[in-house]
Order: sequence, then C-alpha cells, then structure tokens
Amino acid sequence: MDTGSTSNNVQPLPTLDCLELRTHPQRGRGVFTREPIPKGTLVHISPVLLFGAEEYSRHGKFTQLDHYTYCWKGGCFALALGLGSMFNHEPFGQENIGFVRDMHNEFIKYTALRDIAAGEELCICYGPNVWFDVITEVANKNSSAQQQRQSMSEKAEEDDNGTNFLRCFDL
Ligand SMILES: C[S@@+](CC[C@H](N)C(=O)[O-])C[C@H]1O[C@@H](n2cnc3c(N)ncnc32)[C@H](O)[C@@H]1O
Repeated sequence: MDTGSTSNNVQPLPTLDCLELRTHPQRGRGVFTREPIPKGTLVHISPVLLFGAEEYSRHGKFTQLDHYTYCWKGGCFALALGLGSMFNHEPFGQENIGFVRDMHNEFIKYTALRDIAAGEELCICYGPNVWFDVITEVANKNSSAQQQRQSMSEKAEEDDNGTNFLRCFDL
C-alpha cells in the first residue's frame, strides 16, 4: 500500500481492504482484520473534525463525543473520522496499533506495532485513565476498573507519564 504524502493539498487516505467492523458484546464495535498484517504497516489514516476548547468544554464533553475525542493542540479536541473512532482499547503494551497525530494536516495515522494475525482485533491504547470497565481480549479476562487503574497507574509511574493518551498525548 502506498503510504502517500501531502503535496499540492492532496492527502491520500490509504486503508487496508481486509479491515472490517465486528461487534463485541461488552466492548461494542471494533476493527478486525481478515488477513495477516505485518508489523510497520500503515493501517489507516483518519481525517479529524476539530472542536475548539470552549465549544468542547461547554457542550462536547457532555455528549457521546467524549467517548471518542482525541486531545489536540491548543486545548482543542478532535473526532477521528473513518475507522479512527472505532479502535477499541487494550492496556499499554498489549495494544497492536500505534497512532500519531499530524497536527498540521489534521489527521491521525494508525500503524501496526507488531505482526497481527488474521481474525485479530486491532486495538490502540487510550492511556492509563480510561472511563469504563476494561475488557481485555489479550489477557482473556475481565478486570474491574479499579484493578485496571491501579495497574496502569503503576505502569504510568514507571514511565513517568500519568496522562490519558487518547486525550492528552501531544505529538
Ligand atoms: C472510541 S470508542 C470505540 C468504539 C466503540 N466500541 C463503539 O462501538 O462505538 C470507545 C468506547 O468503546 C468501549 N471500549 C473500548 N475499549 C474497550 C475495552 N477494552 N473494554 C470495554 N469497553 C471498551 C467503551 O465503551 C469506550 O467508551
């Protein structure tokens, strides 16, 4: 797949045609692959819809948007369009997809962090401070929010990073 680059105000938006949405009883919709994906593959690019800081703090954060938005520069929040809002969460170190925010071009790139097998769900890590009871497929167990927060805060202390990546990780 051509990873593409921005030129003459044209941004290719490559995506793999082996991706599909499936619904998990607890995690809801998620992104799965029908075919193996090698480590390093650019899986998807999501353009974002930006909300200003004031608009978001007055309105957006009281809506469904707050389950989906990424922190953006200048206190703004961004809704990832395309598949970007459909990636479910795995705790740090268990996610198989990494993401990078391109603040200038207003999109997010999602890349395979390891070889991913056919049938696997593609998950990002939202960070240590998630707002729901985490169901983790990798460990094949349902951990309570409290257990999850504790283990993630220990990890965050080790990494000296106590932020929520989905909301507060500037690149
Ligand atoms: C960005 S959305 C992901 C797409 C969502 N599953 C859907 O169907 O719209 C984030 C929401 O997905 C759910 N979710 C994501 N990862 C999860 C996990 N590991 N365990 C439980 N729920 C999860 C939570 O409800 C969370 O608020």
